[in-house]
Amino acid sequence: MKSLLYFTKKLHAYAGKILYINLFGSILIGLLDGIGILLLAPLLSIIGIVDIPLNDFPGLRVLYALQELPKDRALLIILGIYIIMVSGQSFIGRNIGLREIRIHTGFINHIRLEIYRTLLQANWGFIMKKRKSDLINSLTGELGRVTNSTFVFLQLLASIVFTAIQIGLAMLISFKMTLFVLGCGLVIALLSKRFIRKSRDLGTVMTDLAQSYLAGITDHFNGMKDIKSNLLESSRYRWLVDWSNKIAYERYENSKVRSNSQLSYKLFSTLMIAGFIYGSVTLFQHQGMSLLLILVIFSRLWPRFTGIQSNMENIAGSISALKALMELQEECFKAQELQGANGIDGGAIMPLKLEQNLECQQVYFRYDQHQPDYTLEAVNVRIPANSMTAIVGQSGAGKSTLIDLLMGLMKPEAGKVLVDGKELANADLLSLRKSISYVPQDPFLFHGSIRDNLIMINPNASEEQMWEAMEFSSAAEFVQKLPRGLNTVIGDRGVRLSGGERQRLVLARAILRKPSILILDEATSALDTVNETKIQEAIEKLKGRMTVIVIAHRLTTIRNADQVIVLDKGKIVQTGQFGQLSEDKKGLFNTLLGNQLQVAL
Ligand SMILES: Nc1ncnc2c1ncn2[C@@H]1O[C@H](COP(=O)(O)OP(=O)(O)OP(=O)(O)O)[C@@H](O)[C@H]1O
Repeated sequence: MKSLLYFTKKLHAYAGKILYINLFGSILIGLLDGIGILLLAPLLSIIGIVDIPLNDFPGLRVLYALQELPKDRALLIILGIYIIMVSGQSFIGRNIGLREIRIHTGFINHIRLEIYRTLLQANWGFIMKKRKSDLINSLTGELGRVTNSTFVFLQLLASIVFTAIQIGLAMLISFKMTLFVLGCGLVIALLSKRFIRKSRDLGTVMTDLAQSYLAGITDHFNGMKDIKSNLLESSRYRWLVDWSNKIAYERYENSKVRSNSQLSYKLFSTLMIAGFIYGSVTLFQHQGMSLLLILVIFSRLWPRFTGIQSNMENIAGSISALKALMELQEECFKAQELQGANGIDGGAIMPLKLEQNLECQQVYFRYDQHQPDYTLEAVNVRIPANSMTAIVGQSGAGKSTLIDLLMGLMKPEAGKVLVDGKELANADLLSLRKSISYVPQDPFLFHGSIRDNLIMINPNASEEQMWEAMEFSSAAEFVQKLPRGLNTVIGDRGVRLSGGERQRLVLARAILRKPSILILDEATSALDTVNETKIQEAIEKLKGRMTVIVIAHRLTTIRNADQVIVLDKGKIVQTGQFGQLSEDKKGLFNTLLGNQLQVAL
């Protein structure tokens, strides 16, 4: 319920008074519909189906005058009112419908953008812990369920109001009989509570199934090559068969709950009517008139009760989605990198200029604070501005983690990260990142042209600057050979390019930003020696103009670094120049270098 109110408040904030105009319109339709019940009585009398003594019904005395008029005139008046009522109802209904679609689509977009924005503003530590496919599921399937059920909730409220109006009008016809129908409705509503519970449980299973589908199918497409080359197709296929069976079962169960609920309403109403007719004829010798009235009231009110029940089941089935999305949003808010910041406009942020050095002082970090071991322990690093620093160490030593801390993507558990002697504050995070160009191990390219991929980092870059950046990263030659040059569309994640070509393009993109800090995390690992040497030489030329931090496994590529930092199991074990470290026979660097040279021979 809390989650439902949470999104209803959002809808209220988004749509404002239009929402109430629509609600009022729905209630008006209900009112017009209710008047139809009242008009039935004189109509039936005039047509001569049954003679209703309207004078006997206190609420209907207003209509008595109609019965007194000549038949054809009364008929004309009633039919005239009927035409006005039905066309008014249809006109209002049409406007409400159209407005509702506009509010609905706008509200989906509003929530989608809000969640996406808060996700974009959330810190890296939070995003890293989330399963990617769960986030995709939240922004696709769950979002639809949430906005839908918020509207169903509003419909439910309108339904309740207009059922109340109809009950009031029905009471004008017959208080006792309306009370009887109401009592029956209450009994069946109590008996049907279990259907609502079941719908809620099934909704939770549906959320789990939707998440597992998206997770499995994402894994499948990410690992397509592994699947094909290792002949894993049958295991993946079995997974999908298994999932399909589960979803088919759950969908069937869901429909079963809905139809069982509708069936019980129908059966109950049939029994009730039969019982009532039997009772009134045999026990109370009631008039045909009473029977007719109960049928009229019943035929109007009962569908409202079943509608309310169906709305409640619908909402119950979406509770899991509502809860999941609300929690995601709340978590995102808590994990906001810059508390209270609304904007995501990177353009307005001024890059920070590193003048002296980037430092870590006694930094401790671990991904899981329940684990005893630290990923980084007592780390002290000083990276002088406009120099080249290489970070080396065995796989899992903590090199990428150290880079993440230096970029302010994650915060140390203890110790400090300093920029030019000043502790990195939240307010400076985005300025620091605006001054950095980072090339990760697995570079990312969007589906689009090469030009699109380059220009996204610097929308003002000229064609000449783009070619210059590509010359720098040895990408110009292969891009020139492509049939459409800069306009060549590269596939999803750039898969139509080789790993090395992708790395060269991402490097060109990084340079195009003209960063003051360039961070390369194994950025040339997929390159052949010729291209790697070319890039290495180009990077070395950046010394003095830019702060360069390089993570490298191939140690020969960092021969000319100003300083080399050696990490081992999260600790810094050596720092110095390449030559100096390689001569320290007992040091880890010498061992690593020795191992690589042995492999090369
Ligand atoms: N998101 C994460 N959650 C939990 N543990 C992590 C996470 N990322 C890395 N680790 C762990 O932290 C340690 C350091 O990882 P890191 O990626 O920093 O090492 P690395 O030296 O860059 O390794 P490589 O050279 O293989 O890229 C590893 O033991 C790794 O398993």
